[in-house]
Amino acid sequence: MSALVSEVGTRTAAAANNLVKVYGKGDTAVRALDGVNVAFQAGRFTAIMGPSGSGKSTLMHCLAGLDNVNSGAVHIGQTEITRLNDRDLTKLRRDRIGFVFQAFNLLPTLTAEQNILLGLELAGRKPDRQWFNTIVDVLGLRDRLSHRPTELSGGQQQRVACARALVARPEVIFADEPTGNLDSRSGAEVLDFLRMSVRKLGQTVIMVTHDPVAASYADRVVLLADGRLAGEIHEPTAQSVISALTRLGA
Ligand SMILES: Nc1ncnc2c1ncn2[C@@H]1O[C@H](COP(=O)(O)OP(=O)(O)OP(=O)(O)O)[C@@H](O)[C@H]1O
Repeated sequence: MSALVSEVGTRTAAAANNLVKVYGKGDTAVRALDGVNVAFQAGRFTAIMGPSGSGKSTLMHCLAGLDNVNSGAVHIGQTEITRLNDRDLTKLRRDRIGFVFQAFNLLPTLTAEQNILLGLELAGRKPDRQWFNTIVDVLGLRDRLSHRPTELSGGQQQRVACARALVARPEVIFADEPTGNLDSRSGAEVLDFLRMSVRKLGQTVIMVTHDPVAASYADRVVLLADGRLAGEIHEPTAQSVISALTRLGA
């Protein structure tokens, strides 16, 4: 496999070069990322998969600027985020990256609409109402906008979290096990939406998942094992993902 997994002729939305992340020191040190080289194209839906402990969450956190690295570089677009100070990194995360977490992470005292718009408000940006309406309608949230999170199902809460991630038109959306807390039907709705946001709305999504069915919604699966890149699958099916994971001993 080539050192840098990428496709010629497409714009790179995020990339890791020789990324090393070590937790702890001395005898107890864990090399969670051991020289990872990977690029993620703009306008694609990529899933990161691998056995438990292979470094998926660590890679996502480093790519998204949520965790610092020991060596190597992370780029978001043209920006080398591993060179930014904390203030600029916080700004970059706020302005250029969207997040969808397993636990939804909505603010309980705010309505769905307020949750969706909070990030823009904090950034002092005016929402594009047409875009907001498009997202709300596509996600089927129109009649839920005045509800608080406790008045919404898990699937609806995750759709609100997707809308919140998308409303600022981020360069990249990072989704960490977005269907982990959902039943299969609600999970399928969220995955359908993430795929549609890439195909129809031109977004870029990078998702960590344990679930081969979830990964099959992506355009490409990147496989990790022991903190290293262990392969990739284009146009994955649940079966091709299961076979690859079996080969990795997952
Ligand atoms: N904060 C931490 N301190 C020490 N070790 C850590 C820390 N976070 C992760 N690790 C270790 O780094 C390695 C990679 O962990 P990571 O969570 O990235 O893997 P993962 O592939 O996402 O795992 P899982 O599928 O189980 O969620 C593991 O050996 C883990 O125990």
